[in-house]
Amino acid sequence: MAGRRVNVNVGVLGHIDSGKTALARALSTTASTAAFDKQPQSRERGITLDLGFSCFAVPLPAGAGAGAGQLQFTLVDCPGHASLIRTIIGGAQIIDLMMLVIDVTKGMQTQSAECLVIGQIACQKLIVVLNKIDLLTEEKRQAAIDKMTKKMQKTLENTKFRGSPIIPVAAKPGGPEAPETETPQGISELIELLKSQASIPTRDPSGPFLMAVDHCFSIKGQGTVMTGTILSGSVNLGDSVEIPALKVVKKVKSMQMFHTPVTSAMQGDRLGICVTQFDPKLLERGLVCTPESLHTIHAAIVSVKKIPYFRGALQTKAKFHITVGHETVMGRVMFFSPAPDQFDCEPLEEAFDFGKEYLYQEQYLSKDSTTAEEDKKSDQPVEKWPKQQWALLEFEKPVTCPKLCLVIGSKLDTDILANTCRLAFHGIMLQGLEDKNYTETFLPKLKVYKLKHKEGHVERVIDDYSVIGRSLFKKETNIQIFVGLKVRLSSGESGIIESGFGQSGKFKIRIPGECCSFQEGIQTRICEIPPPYLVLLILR
Ligand SMILES: Nc1nc2c(ncn2[C@@H]2O[C@H](COP(=O)(O)OP(=O)(O)OP(=O)(O)O)[C@@H](O)[C@H]2O)c(=O)[nH]1
Ligand SMILES: [Mg+2]
Repeated sequence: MAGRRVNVNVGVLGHIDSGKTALARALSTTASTAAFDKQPQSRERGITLDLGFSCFAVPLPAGAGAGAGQLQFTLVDCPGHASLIRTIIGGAQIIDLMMLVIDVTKGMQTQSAECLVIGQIACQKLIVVLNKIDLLTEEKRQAAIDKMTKKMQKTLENTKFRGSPIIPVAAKPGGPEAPETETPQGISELIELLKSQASIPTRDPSGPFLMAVDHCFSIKGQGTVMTGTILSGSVNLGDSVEIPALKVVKKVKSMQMFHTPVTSAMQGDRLGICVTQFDPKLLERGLVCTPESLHTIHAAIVSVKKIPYFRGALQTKAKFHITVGHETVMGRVMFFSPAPDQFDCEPLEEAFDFGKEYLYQEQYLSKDSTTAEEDKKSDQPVEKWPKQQWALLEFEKPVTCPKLCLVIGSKLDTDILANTCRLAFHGIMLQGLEDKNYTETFLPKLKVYKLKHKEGHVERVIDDYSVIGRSLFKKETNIQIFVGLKVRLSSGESGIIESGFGQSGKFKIRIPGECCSFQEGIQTRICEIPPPYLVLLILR
């Protein structure tokens, strides 16, 4: 198809004031309506408050396999201010490639790190742009660039972006006061780099239409225009589309891609859709889709991974800001894991097995959540962590999202001046619960168990390898059921319940192959490490 424009979405992310908007401006030839801080509030505060979109096009590289045409780069200029991280997460989910803008005189800053984390979750490719090289004195410029390049290489070393290209530029040499005629430096090299890095994304027009809307405004005599990026499927003139958050369905009256009327558009395209009789004030940001293709959910089961930079443990019952697709709400979490004998099971990425039994966790299991004290007490090898963990998320208000969408949990109420990563975990939505009464209708089907923990006492020592215990079972308990169960002694040894002893609920413990160093009267407790479980308690 001659003349077809292949669109690649490039995110411009980084710490506040690193020069993202200046860079997008330098790169762009065609600016869309909302680009370059045109909003009056943005101008006043001198910061980007919303996603800005602009684009430039180059001839499709030969051998790109898409025939003759244009390769269009849509730049998604994200805000940098910490308070706008929800917008940044939304922006990161629609991009194919991320440019991380670093002020070369400052290096990695708090939000550069957060952007890198978001990029790792939501994006496949990265270019690091070292901006403001004009601020380096000419004699020391190259040495300073080399030094910062090395530093950034080291930072990327432990990420999935290891070895990604790093390029120096000056997007707005001389800063805000410099005349507009001052030529930016390194931009043509950056465009070449973008061309070489941008693999033509495979786009799929099939499946339900879903678009992330970032702006909504009215045009006199025309109707209401929603602009956004198509996340999946395709749309044609005259199609009915739903705004699920408002439960309204509208017909597509006209469509435009960067000021050019079109009759159809598909995944990856940036589009404006015009509908009639719809108040633009009702929708600022959100989703538009094929009618009834999304669901509105009150709770969800998600697979979770902790973000290593997040300090502290992830506690069950804690509240997080939860970004589900393109919405952020407060939610409470309950973490659970496989039973320990299933720790090595390969993760199920796109489904949840309701047939299995799971283990309730007070907190997400990770190396850094085990304190040194617990390490000492545990007789389980410390390296053993489940390959997959999950959480039940219960939202404070319902959210509308596609299946298998990205979920990010964060603590956005953390002081933004504190130099810490606020992003706590990420995952994939495996099951959304649409029923408001899910606690009665759904949760009983979820087999998450708590391990019961009981403590008793050592009554006396028989020999180096066996002791008699008491106070774990009642007189009438059938101790036979518990034979073979592991127990741990507070002095550190572990043993096995071998048999009952006498008639009063006492029992004999064997300490295999270990010499007992304990004394009578100290506590013995049932070890919490199955199998088999001592007692399984249904959580709810
Ligand atoms: N000297 C110099 N100043 C620059 C350069 N690029 C941007 N600036 C200045 O840095 C300041 C911030 O630039 P912006 O482009 O608004 O930064 P931003 O990253 O978009 O900021 P937020 O969107 O608010 O996070 C402005 O005063 C720019 O003029 C550069 O290459 N050299
Ligand atoms: Mg900006």
